[in-house]
Amino acid sequence: MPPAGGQNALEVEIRDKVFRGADGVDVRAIADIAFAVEPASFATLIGPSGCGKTTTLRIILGLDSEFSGQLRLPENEPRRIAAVFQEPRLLPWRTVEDNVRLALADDATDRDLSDLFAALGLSEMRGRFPGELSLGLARRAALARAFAIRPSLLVLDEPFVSLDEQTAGRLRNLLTEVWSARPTTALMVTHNLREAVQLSDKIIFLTERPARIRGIHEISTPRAERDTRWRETTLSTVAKRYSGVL
Ligand SMILES: Nc1ncnc2c1ncn2[C@@H]1O[C@H](COP(=O)(O)OP(=O)(O)OP(=O)(O)O)[C@@H](O)[C@H]1O
Repeated sequence: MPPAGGQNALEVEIRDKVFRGADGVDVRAIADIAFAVEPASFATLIGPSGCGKTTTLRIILGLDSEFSGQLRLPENEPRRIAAVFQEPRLLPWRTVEDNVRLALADDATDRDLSDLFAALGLSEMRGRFPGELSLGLARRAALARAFAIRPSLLVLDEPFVSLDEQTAGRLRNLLTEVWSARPTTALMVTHNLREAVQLSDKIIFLTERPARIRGIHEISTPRAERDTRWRETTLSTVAKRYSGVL
């Protein structure tokens, strides 16, 4: 498959995805979705529970190759794809720093990560073990591990789910800052429209399972200008157009 070129860093076309049930009952997860993400821009997939969002990410990550369609991935070589999952997935017997460094390629193991740890408020936590971290701090460590490899594609699957709203809000701000300083092509799955509106250049709305594209909303307002008033106006515009998403 050729790498994405021209205007897009990522092109996704999934024309059909069916899970074959062992009991003979098939689940059609995706009917037809196609979207593109421009280089160094942030896109969000949003849609009802069980509509096929995680399945889409797994296909992009190469964890599931049984689908009809095609992918065009960023063309940087070597291609580095970072994933942040709902669970931080840190090795409990390694320190925060070691967990992050383990993700680095062999020729980058001595990379200076001080700025990244500082940007994520983790400077004091580098020597701690995951069991000593709150869920919010563990999520920050997962973000550090993702950005440390300087990915050409960053995939995030509900990275702030099951955090209290205050912690989630702080982490969203941190992600906005860290990503803005280190822009990379990003695709995030969320159920949270506010989160999507704060972070995204493009929001891709999916239908109920089997997923189709319900609509794509582009946002051109710079993140620094997305104040509370702008956010509320945008949320109500989007919610009117895509009823049921809030
Ligand atoms: N390995 C599998 N075998 C069978 N069915 C599966 C498998 N993985 C996912 N599914 C089904 O495919 C559909 C899409 O699942 P997926 O996890 O992609 O949805 P989602 O949109 O990410 O859901 P949520 O928002 O609840 O996280 C669901 O009905 C799910 O039960």
